[in-house]
Amino acid sequence: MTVAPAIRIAHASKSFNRKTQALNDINLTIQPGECVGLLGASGSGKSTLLRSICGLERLDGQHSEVSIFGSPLQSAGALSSNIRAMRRHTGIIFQQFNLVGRMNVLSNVLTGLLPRMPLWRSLSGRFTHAERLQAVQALDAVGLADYALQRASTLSGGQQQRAAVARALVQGARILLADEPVSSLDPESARRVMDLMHHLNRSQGMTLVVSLHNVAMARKYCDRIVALRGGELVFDGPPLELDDTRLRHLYGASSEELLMDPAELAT
Ligand SMILES: Nc1ncnc2c1ncn2[C@@H]1O[C@H](COP(=O)(O)OP(=O)(O)OP(=O)(O)O)[C@@H](O)[C@H]1O
Repeated sequence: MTVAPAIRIAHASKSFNRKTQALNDINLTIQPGECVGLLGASGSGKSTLLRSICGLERLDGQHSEVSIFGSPLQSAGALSSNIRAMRRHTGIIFQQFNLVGRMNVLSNVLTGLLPRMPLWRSLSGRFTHAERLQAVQALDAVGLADYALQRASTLSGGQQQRAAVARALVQGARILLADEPVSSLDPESARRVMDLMHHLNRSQGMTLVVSLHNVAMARKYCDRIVALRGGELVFDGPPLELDDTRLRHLYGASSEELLMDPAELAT
């Protein structure tokens, strides 16, 4: 029996204001359980690609398509009629603004359940005891059980990212899309967040696609690196094949941004 790819992207192009070509005919297939680092200099199209995978961005072109576990999520720029149910499969973590600061951490994590609750119950915002327990267990899994009742705005950046991972766990996501999740964190917090996502990938087979500014981080954590430049896919292969020489060849002067030490990036 053949297993459907976790993510299949065909002919993904996207332009903004008819002048910025953010993506140019990207074709990419990611199998369940892969850990993929999406690498590229600022403006290379990483966020646009991740946003297209979860249907937050509609692609251009008659032949563009994104499928999740074999079901089309968007096709020729039209989102699936089943988009709400399909979004359950993908948890997304952004660089910032992952949590509602005035709500406590537990409530933020519980919002991961909203997409699969009937509308009337999601409007009432009432959760069962079992659901609250599930959220506490997810917080425990990311090392934040003690912070459950604390306002989210009081957490550090790294803790907020880990709480966002807990929300994806509660959501039941099988794919985690992380858009530069560590670029505003100090090196130690960045390591904890990357370790956590990597652990979920290895222990639960969670498919992970993480965009990174830094090649050292991608080499350390990812089995496969997909590199973008100016909206085009310029490399797709194992980290070992993307040595510094090749990186400089691909990116020219922009390679320095990608080769920068993460400790320097965080200062
Ligand atoms: N909503 C938008 N409106 C107009 N232009 C946009 C929009 N979103 C992205 N772009 C442009 O598309 C290009 C790709 O942007 P994108 O954010 O995908 O790159 P990125 O690789 O994620 O960059 P960064 O690492 O800086 O976040 C850039 O030139 C950007 O300015």
